[in-house]
Amino acid sequence: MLNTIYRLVAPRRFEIAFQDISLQGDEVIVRPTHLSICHADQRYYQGARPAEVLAKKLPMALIHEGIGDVVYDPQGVFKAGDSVIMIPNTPVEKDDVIAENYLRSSKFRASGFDGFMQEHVVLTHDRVVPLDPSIDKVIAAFTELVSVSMHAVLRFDRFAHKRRNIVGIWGDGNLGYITSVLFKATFPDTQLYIFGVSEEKMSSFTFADATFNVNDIPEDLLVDHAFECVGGAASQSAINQMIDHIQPEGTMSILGVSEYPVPINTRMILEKGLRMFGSSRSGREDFERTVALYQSNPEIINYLSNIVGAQVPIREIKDMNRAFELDNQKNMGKTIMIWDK
Ligand SMILES: NC(=O)C1=CN([C@@H]2O[C@H](COP(=O)(O)OP(=O)(O)OC[C@H]3O[C@@H](n4cnc5c(N)ncnc54)[C@H](OP(=O)(O)O)[C@@H]3O)[C@@H](O)[C@H]2O)C=CC1
Ligand SMILES: O=C(CO)[C@H](O)[C@H](O)COP(=O)(O)O
Ligand SMILES: [Zn+2]
Repeated sequence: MLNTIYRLVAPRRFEIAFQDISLQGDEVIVRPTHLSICHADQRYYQGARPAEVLAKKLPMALIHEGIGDVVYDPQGVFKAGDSVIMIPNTPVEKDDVIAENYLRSSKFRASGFDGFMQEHVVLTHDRVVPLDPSIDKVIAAFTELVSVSMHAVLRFDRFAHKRRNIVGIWGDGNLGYITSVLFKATFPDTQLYIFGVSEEKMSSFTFADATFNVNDIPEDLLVDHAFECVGGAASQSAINQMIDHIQPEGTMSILGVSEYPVPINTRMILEKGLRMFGSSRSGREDFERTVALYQSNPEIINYLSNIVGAQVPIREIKDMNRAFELDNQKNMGKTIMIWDK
């Protein structure tokens, strides 16, 4: 069967490629229906990564957040038409200690190989998670990002000491919002403070206990633990501010991606005895926990609906460019491509 792949070949330029898909293999064939744009996709689309990185990775199909319908499953585990979430992390080995998303041998779609901007995606069974028909597909499209927050919140629970009276989340964008929703659902008794730059964006964090503009934080305000969901050039000020406003022995969870090394106040990390840990991407267990949370706490879906941004029907390449341009101009929210390919 001939598959069509829509690859980014240079900043802002998509081109069509064809590849044969064998129907004799064991894998599930999925037709994407709803794809969601991540900051990482934008960095490739805008050419915001160093030239040597672009030269190594492109041409490549973008997008690692998405759902689709099963077209064919040779093993009969899924029926044609079943709605599924696609997992972008693709491990090639198992380890008793290191999670699948941290194994250096794992590949990640739309970073190390083709992402979901294809007519059909071929996945092994363990890279496919059933999606209950009751879940809104537009929201389900960005489950991968929700699973990243799930992963970080679970790791926080493993690493942070037991005093969790006040936790701060820096970043008032999509990742900050989703991490805040999941954190509050998991730790309802912890006071959750949001630290951001826009009063308008922070007004949507209705479930938080307080919001603060990062230019106007009371000097004596302290949190027990903190999450960084900012990334880019602003990581430096955000991480240093977290170090200033965290109690000794607190845990700092870093999620924002920065292109260049970030100078941070290591002297104070030492003096306060802080623990800092990074979280990147997610694995099957995080997807399963996320889907279970959608079922057990349906209000999560309502909260996530607040960050649904533009929904762009995609029929041809110019629609793909339009979706990425719209996403780049937006203030907040997830841009969803309704994939009609
Ligand atoms: N670890 C992982 O696996 C993942 C990491 N990421 C990364 O996380 C980062 C955030 O992603 P996302 O939420 O989608 O991006 P957004 O741009 O939506 O969010 C970042 C937010 O932080 C705000 N901000 C800027 N400066 C500060 C500051 N000093 N303190 C607090 N907030 C600030 C930004 O405001 P303004 O826009 O006005 O500057 C923006 O609202 C990115 O680097 C992304 O690549 C994303 C997905 C998964
Ligand atoms: O968005 C992410 C996960 O959802 C990660 O930030 C993304 O995978 C980083 O990839 P790259 O190294 O290609 O920027
Ligand atoms: Zn992402």
